Amino acid sequence: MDVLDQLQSVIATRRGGDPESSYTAKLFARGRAKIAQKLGEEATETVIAAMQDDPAELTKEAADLMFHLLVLLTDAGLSLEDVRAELARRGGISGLAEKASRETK
Ligand SMILES: N=c1c2ncn([C@@H]3O[C@H](COP(=O)(O)OP(=O)(O)OP(=O)(O)O)[C@@H](O)[C@H]3O)c2ncn1[C@@H]1O[C@H](COP(=O)(O)O)[C@@H](O)[C@H]1O
Repeated sequence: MDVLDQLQSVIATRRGGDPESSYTAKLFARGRAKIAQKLGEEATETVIAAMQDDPAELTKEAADLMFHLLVLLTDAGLSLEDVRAELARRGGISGLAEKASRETK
C-alpha cells in the first residue's frame, strides 16, 4: 500500500471521530463547504510557492493540498480509486484531442 492509500485509510477512520483530538475529524465535522474552502486555500498557497520558485515549500504545500483533496473526496463518498480509474481512462488520449472532442459536443 503506498502512502496515499495509507493516508486515505487513516482519513476514512476519522469520519465521526473526535474533533478535539483529530484535525481530520474536525474538518469532517465542519462540513463540505469548509473542507472545500481549505482545499482552495491550500491550492493558493501551492501556487504562491511555485511562483516563488521554492521547491521545499512547494513540496510541503503540495502535500497539504493532496491531504485536503483526499478529505474532500472521502466526504463526497469518493476515493483515490475513482480518480485513478478516471486518469486510467484518459491514458493515451491527448489532452488537446480530449478538449476538441468536448468542444464538438
Ligand atoms: N497529512 C496530514 C496533514 N497535512 C496538513 N494537515 C493539517 O492541515 C492544517 C492546515 O493548517 P491551517 O493553518 O491552514 O489550518 P487551521 O488553522 O488549523 O484551520 P482553520 O482554522 O484555518 O480552518 C494543519 O493543522 C496541518 O497539521 C494535516 N493533518 C493531518 N494529516 C495526516 O492525517 C493523519 C491524521 O491526522 P489527525 O486527523 O489530526 O489525527 C496524520 O497522521 C497525517 O498523516
